[in-house]
Amino acid sequence: MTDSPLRIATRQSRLALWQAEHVAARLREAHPNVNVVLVPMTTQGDRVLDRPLAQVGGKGLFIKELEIAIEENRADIAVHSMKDVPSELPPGMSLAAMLPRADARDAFVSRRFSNYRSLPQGARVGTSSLRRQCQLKAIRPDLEVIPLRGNVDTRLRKLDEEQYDAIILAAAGLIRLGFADRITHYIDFDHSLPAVGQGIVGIECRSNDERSLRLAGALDDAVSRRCCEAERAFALRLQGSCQSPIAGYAEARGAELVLRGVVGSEDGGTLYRGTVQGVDPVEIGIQLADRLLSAGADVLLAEQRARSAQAGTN
Ligand SMILES: NCc1[nH]cc(CCC(=O)O)c1CC(=O)O
Repeated sequence: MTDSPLRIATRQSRLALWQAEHVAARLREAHPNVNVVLVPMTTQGDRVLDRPLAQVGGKGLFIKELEIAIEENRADIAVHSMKDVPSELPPGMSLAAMLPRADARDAFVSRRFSNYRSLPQGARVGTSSLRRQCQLKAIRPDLEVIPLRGNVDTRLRKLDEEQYDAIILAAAGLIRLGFADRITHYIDFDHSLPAVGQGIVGIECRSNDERSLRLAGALDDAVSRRCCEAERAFALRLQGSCQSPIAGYAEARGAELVLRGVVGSEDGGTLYRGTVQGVDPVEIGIQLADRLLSAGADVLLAEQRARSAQAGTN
């Protein structure tokens, strides 16, 4: 181990550390002679826990400080849940690898009810995701959606303290942390299409850092990457704000990808859905976005952007 260490910037939540350790283990397997170390740090997103993310500046908060650490050469690579990575990276940064996708579905977790259909009238469901809220309310407008933030353990504890009849979380996060047995029901894609990138761990580094690109690039999964590219092209084209419920999920079918997308209103009253199939990830992402935009999502998104500009966020 004569070379300098490969430093992984990571947040310190249990989920972030699991993901960073997972990447570190894969890197050590692929490159036994490289000294892989973690550089844990706290981000703005971890500090501001009392307000909905949409109000405090959006999900980019969780990764900005990791990117700065790389730019300042305090770390070489950052490990992210791709779901938390904005559709545009800062200039000079690249995605060196996307790992094989875990279960991308949303999970319904409840102590008393087997799924969202069997919840009583007016039941209280915890989620701070406008995307989950929109799709849930589209099926069950009677339900009361109550904000729920914090890391995975905190959210489960709040459910156990009876503050909610049920909560909705990403299945991938629960499974990674050993909470698969808490999942009451896996919600199918027709009823809760996941966030763009959900279930995929990605590795970011400087575009001109040949060594990190090469070392991390060994972990890249071609299918994951193509799916994530299609989903991210879709989200980028929509130019949604953090007040915008947007879902996107791609799957490989032979040489092609099938991309599904949803754009809706917070209350689930309006919902635009579509599916496109094709070979080129970026092309189908743009094609699906344009289809939904011309069906009426353009007006909806413009309203949401205006509202979020008023709230003083992006
Ligand atoms: N928003 C936080 C976050 N970022 C990634 C995951 C889950 C893991 C993944 O999707 O890869 C979660 C938790 C959740 O939404 O329940």
